[in-house]
Amino acid sequence: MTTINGQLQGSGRHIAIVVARFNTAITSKLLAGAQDNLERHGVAAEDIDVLWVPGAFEIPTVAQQVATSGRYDGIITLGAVIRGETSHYDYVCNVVSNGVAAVGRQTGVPTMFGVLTTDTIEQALNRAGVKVGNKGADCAESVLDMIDVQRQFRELTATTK
Ligand SMILES: Nc1c(NC[C@H](O)[C@H](O)[C@H](O)CO)[nH]c(=O)[nH]c1=O
Ligand SMILES: CC(=O)[C@@H](O)COP(=O)(O)O
Repeated sequence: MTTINGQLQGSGRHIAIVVARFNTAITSKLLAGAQDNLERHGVAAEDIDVLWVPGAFEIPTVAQQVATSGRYDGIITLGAVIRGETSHYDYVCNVVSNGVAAVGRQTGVPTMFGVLTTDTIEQALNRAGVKVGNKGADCAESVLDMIDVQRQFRELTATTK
């Protein structure tokens, strides 16, 4: 939550999107879906910051820095990890999924996991707006939902019993 001296600042919906460049033909579609849906839900374009990282493996590092900056109310992480010939896929997926979950749990900043983990490029494209929805757009809905839940929780816990 963006606060100064404990005071809530702005619209309370300042969002950071951390997106991987690897498989950019897919991740750029995820990004467009997330940006479009955030703006459809009233988030100002100037309140959406996009940070590009080389690959999904680097997402948790930057997401952690973003979360601890105190500048953002929510974070969306986007990537496309597509299985190759070796076990590299498994290591990348484990690091990213566990890392992104840890950021949200440890900082309390809603951090959405929008990283596709697929066996084929077709499966990834289908989840980037081609056939079975857009994971980026889905994460936009989820991060705003989580921000609302946290606001509700603060209100509930602020009142004396
Ligand atoms: N194979 C994929 C990668 N690999 C790159 C790693 O994410 C990382 O950038 C590199 O190992 C340097 O640390 N990244 C993806 O996002 N998607 C892939 O399919
Ligand atoms: C997810 C990956 O790292 C994978 O695309 C790498 O491909 P490979 O296992 O053939 O080196």
